[in-house]
Amino acid sequence: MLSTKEIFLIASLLCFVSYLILFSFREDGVKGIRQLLLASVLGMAGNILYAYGRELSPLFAFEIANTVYASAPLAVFVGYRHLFGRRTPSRPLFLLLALFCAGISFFHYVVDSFSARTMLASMFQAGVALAIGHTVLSRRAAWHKPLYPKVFILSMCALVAGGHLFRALWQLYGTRQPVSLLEPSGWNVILLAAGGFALPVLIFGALLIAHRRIVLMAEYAANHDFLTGVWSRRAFFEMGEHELARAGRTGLPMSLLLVDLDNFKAVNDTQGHDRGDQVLMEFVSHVRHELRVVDSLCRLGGDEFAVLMPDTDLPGAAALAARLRAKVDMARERMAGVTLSIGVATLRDRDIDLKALIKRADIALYAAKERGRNRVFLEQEGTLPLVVKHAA
Ligand SMILES: Nc1nc2c(ncn2[C@@H]2O[C@H](COP(=O)(O)OP(=O)(O)OP(=O)(O)O)[C@@H](O)[C@H]2O)c(=O)[nH]1
Repeated sequence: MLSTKEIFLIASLLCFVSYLILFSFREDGVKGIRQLLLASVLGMAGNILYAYGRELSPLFAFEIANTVYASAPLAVFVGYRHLFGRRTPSRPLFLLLALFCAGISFFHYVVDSFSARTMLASMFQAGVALAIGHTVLSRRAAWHKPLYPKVFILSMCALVAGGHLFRALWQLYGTRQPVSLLEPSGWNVILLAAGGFALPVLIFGALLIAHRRIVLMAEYAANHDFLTGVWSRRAFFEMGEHELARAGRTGLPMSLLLVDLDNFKAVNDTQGHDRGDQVLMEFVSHVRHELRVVDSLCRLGGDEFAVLMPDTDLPGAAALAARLRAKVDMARERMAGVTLSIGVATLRDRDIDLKALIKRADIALYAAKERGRNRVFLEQEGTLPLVVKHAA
């Protein structure tokens, strides 16, 4: 069997491994990583102090080792709070740590009791594990799939808390309890090993959550336009194919608007790029107000946008297009004089992919531009696109 010193060294090594893994996450923009890195360092130091503190002085062996080791799960707790978007006032945590340290000193210098110190340390660790579990549970409304990381963390919190409570009760009521931390007796070795692995396991649980956050952030970045926040070109094609398949199944109509800002380049050239950006965002806020929740506004690139409209026929799409054009036309000052040209097309039975629909909307848009801009054109089978609304 491993000696107790070896167990502390292995636990310290695991904290070092979690530090190395966390280090690669530090610049990914996930909150809580700094606190978890700190927890790994404190865990490493605490385990080494438990193993070798006695060779330095009682102060290192008891007060410093226990306080450093107790700080580690607290830092994990704060890391979890950040990961789950919760603020954590630091003062109560420092107060808690100070009380814990005072308790250890009391049961060292005033009443020298290994049992009391062990119970205090175990109760502290159990409390922090429960607090971490509570943090995760309290945010279950915002849980994203997969559920595995959350189930893993909650199970580990329950195990850690249960293990420490068992250790505290055993120390209080059991028979043949250990009389020192490094005692190589069977149960002591098992409980120390379990306790030593608890911290890295809780950090690994946080890593699962951090990893998921990074995936979600990458997905968001790929599917949204950085400037305006609307769906990206990539998302447009993905959603378009999805809606096309749905329309094929249900037989419901589906329409598309291709919207291009008129003379937008002039805004950039005369008023600067920032004003151009502002106009793009202004346009998006106008359009968003007019859309139903099932409609999707996407930025295809530059000043060209698309509106995907499920369950909408050509007249319905034309009506929305006319509303958008008129609304933006009325906000000329905020829009720096920019107006909209819009091409409208609707899905036909023979469309097997999005390309044909986009092409017809594009032809209509081109016609709107050609005929003087600030107008809406509808696709027309076999003939030129039909104008819906002329500029005033
Ligand atoms: N401010 C800003 N400008 C952009 C952005 N993306 C593309 N542009 C500019 O948008 C302009 C698009 O111009 P065009 O569509 O070619 O021309 P236009 O002036 O809108 O003319 P018409 O479309 O023919 O009415 C170009 O000058 C691009 O540099 C962006 O994110 N922000």
